[in-house]
Amino acid sequence: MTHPIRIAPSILAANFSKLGQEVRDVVDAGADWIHLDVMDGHFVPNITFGPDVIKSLRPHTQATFDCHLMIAPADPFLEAFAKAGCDIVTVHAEAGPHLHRSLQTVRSLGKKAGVSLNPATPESAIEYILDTVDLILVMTVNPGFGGQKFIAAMEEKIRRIKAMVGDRPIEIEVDGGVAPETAGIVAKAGANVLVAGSAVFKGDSVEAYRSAIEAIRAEAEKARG
Ligand SMILES: O=C(CO)[C@@H](O)[C@H](O)COP(=O)(O)O
Ligand SMILES: [Fe+2]
Repeated sequence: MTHPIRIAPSILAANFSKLGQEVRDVVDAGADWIHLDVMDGHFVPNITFGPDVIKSLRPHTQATFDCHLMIAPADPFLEAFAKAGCDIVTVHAEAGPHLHRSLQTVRSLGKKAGVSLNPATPESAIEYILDTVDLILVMTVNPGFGGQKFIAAMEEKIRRIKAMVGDRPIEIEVDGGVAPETAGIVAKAGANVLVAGSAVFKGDSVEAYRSAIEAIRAEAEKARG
């Protein structure tokens, strides 16, 4: 199954003092989804924001809210993120022993269920949950911070996941170090959702956001052929 290329700017790299405006600007600039990085200072060595901030951003756009939970445990908080207005809730395979249950819970809340893999986690970790998942997020940096360098070995992992997914309607997302220079590599390997934080928000205007989003999309579409 072929999904469209989607560009999902991560607001981790946005100006936190005016997040609502940043969300509106990046959607005006052509963003398909808004990527929301939730970090707990425990699963990853950084702290960002929780459901209340997401709830306050929800009225600013109708764009899909793509929530990347870097928290452990995740299960006690799934309902809060669903109620805050997330459309996709992604948990890490490494965040708890009951991944299948976490994904079922997200779906039972009426949301799309995503699973994320750290760079060191093999794709075999998700072999038996493929029918319970709507999105696979392949981390192409170690989670916790924006602005890191794309890990080249992840290209092969994306390719293997694409093959594993087969005909299932699962979207494959990549996150970390995505820029025009790496967009073609990940799209050719099989990813269709490209998260980009610093590559988009390094600009200082809607026009700068737009040209970054367009450059990433163009490289991804060109590589797909
Ligand atoms: O989940 C994460 C980091 O843990 C990401 O979503 C980053 O926010 C991506 O930032 P860039 O690498 O694009 O700057
Ligand atoms: Fe992320």
